[in-house]
Amino acid sequence: MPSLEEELFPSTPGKFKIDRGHTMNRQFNRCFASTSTMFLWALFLIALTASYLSFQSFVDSGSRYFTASWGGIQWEKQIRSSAQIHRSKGMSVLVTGAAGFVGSHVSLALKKRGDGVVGIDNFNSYYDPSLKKARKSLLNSRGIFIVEGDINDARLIAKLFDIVAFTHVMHLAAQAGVRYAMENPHSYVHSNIGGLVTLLEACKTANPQPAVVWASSSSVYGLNEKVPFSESDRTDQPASLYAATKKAGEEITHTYNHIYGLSITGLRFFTVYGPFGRPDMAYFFFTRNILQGKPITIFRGKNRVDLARDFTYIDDIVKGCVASLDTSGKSTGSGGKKRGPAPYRIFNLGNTSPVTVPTLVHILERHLKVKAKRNVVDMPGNGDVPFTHANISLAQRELGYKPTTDLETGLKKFVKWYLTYYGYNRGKAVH
Ligand SMILES: O=C(O)[C@H]1O[C@H](OP(=O)(O)OP(=O)(O)OC[C@H]2O[C@@H](n3ccc(=O)[nH]c3=O)[C@H](O)[C@@H]2O)[C@H](O)[C@@H](O)[C@H]1O
Repeated sequence: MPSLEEELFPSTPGKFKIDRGHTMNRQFNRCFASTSTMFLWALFLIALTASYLSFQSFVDSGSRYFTASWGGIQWEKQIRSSAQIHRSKGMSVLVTGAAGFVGSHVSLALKKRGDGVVGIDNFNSYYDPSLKKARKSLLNSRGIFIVEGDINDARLIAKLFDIVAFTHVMHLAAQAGVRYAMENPHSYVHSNIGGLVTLLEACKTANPQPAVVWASSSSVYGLNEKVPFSESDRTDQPASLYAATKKAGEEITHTYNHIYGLSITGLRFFTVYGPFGRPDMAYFFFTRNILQGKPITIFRGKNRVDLARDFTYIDDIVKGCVASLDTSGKSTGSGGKKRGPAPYRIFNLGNTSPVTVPTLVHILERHLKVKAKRNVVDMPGNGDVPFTHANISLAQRELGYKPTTDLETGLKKFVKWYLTYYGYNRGKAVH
């Protein structure tokens, strides 16, 4: 006689024998048995799924709780205090990339005039993070708190908007550098496209929506030959992936303006330089190499023509950024829906007087009082463009933008900062 277990779970369906004398009864019993089996199985599966899901959410929240570098009462308190406005009609600004070159300078300028500033930066190692930490210390000393986190972290950005009703976002976090895009293309897509969209999603959902001012780039003019570059010129022939992601950013921000009513201002920066600058830029590592007696490589264009840039001093850029925030106008959406048209603007922020790279080197030699060891080579096909030159009349008219620092003066200030910051020891900068 088969056991109950064997009845309910026959090892092989074909082994199930039919007792003809009790067919009806057996059929009823089998039917009842198989229904209860299915019921028990269903219950078991539901319980299993439920416990799996709750375990997953525990792991999720638990891992965030145990590993996240953000959160907590103290953390929120620091953010609120940093966002406090200390002037009438002031603004509260979320500055992304606040430990970066432009981000740190803009944060300091806003705080100085009494605006509330909260920074966010992921302190990545694209260049020496100790310089970013030094900028952070400087900002901290002026009462600016920098959240350590990534703009791709949607939960973190949403949390920041929960804590503070930011009136403006100054979006300066990006993967910068024209030539590095050939080495690490995905980092550009990650920060300049993925990060931008995550940030805009948070801005569109926030209530009230902030106005957004963000850093585009002169590189969007790509291979254009018509000079000076005007905002209405074509921008569909980028020479680098960096330029392509900045151009994509201009299109992406346009859609958020169009669909959700976000006020958007894109700023095309032209080769920004100055104290606390980026060590990956030519003027910065030329300085280091000249001081250390190492050779510098100077690229030269087609037909031995010198390359030229519309080098723009940081203080002028800061004025342009602040004026953009002041004139941004309001976003019109609420509850994630557009309620009316909102401003969409793009401005060149340049110096409007290009200087060749060999002239840049001459100026550095004079300020450093050291002769450079030059190595002149043809410009490699790595994303560079031969020249940049900004037409700034639109920014002049709309923002009152008027650059006042020429390259000679600006580099003098940079060199002074460099020698103070890194030190100078028998011709060698100390790092
Ligand atoms: O306006 C921008 O939107 C961009 O500006 C900046 O790019 P660029 O104008 O290319 O500055 P940078 O690298 O300092 O090269 C300067 C000059 O030195 C030449 N150069 C460079 C390296 C070298 O070894 N030799 C050399 O001659 C080089 O050929 C060039 O002619 C930012 O980095 C970028 O993030 C973006 O913001």
